[in-house]
Amino acid sequence: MAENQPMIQVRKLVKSFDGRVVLDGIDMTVETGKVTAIMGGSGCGKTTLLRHLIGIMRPDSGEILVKGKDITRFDETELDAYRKRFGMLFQMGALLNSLSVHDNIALPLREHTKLDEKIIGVMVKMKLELVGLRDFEHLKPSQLSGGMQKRVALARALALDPEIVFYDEPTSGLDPVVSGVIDQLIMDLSHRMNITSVVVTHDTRSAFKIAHRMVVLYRGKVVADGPPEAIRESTDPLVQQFIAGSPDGPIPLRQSSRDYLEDLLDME
Ligand SMILES: Nc1ncnc2c1ncn2[C@@H]1O[C@H](COP(=O)(O)OP(=O)(O)OP(=O)(O)O)[C@@H](O)[C@H]1O
Repeated sequence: MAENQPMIQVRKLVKSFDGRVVLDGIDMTVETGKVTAIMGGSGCGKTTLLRHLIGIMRPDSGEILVKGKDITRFDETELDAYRKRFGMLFQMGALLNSLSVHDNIALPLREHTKLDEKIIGVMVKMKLELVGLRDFEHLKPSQLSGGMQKRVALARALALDPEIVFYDEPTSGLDPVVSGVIDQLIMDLSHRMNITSVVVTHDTRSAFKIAHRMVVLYRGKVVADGPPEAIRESTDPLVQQFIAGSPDGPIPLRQSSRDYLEDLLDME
């Protein structure tokens, strides 16, 4: 791979549901080893874009090149191979409560590799060390705090040594101190291990701290794309309103495209 080839290039990505355009020609780049934050208000298409990036949704048109290969054209076998190359941290953690922390992290290794248990044991310990929880491997997820569960879920996402980690709202529902720990882990993985991170988030404070590049969506379009300093200085009122989290501005509070009266009359 060329030294400066981007990890992911999204080109003219379009997706509609029932005739309603949700991704409207998205162009964006994810640099290798960097943290890219995908941001925007509720319903702007962040999750839909993430689903395309992880290959569980196909676009109507456009391309997603991962190291130069268009994953939108992958068959199931190629997609399976692609999925082993990335880790995903879901909003809800998605840990199995019936299993210990150790077994949760060992699960992807047992499913996708033929490594023996001894090696798996060492790898689990290494991943737990990365997230600072090596002493907790025999507990059940329900015995841990929300923030610790997130860190275990991150250790599991790292189990197969992924090149890319996708995060869906990694700090949602966490208090500022715990959010800070997760932010630090995401930054460390990029700095120390050159892991490429794609973080979908509402949390502007966290995004400004961790992201090398921010992509702001509005109604399925990219309205700003650049390093945090450039986004902060943007004169675009949409971007400023989003950063300030203020209800007054060009982003309407209500997002329904249907007229309220029309909606009510339809209920007859
Ligand atoms: N499978 C689907 N079928 C129909 N409509 C969908 C589907 N998935 C998403 N949508 C619609 O696409 C729009 C964008 O949704 P999406 O979940 O991508 O937004 P979001 O930016 O992630 O929002 P939030 O921050 O609230 O999670 C929404 O109006 C949603 O209702």
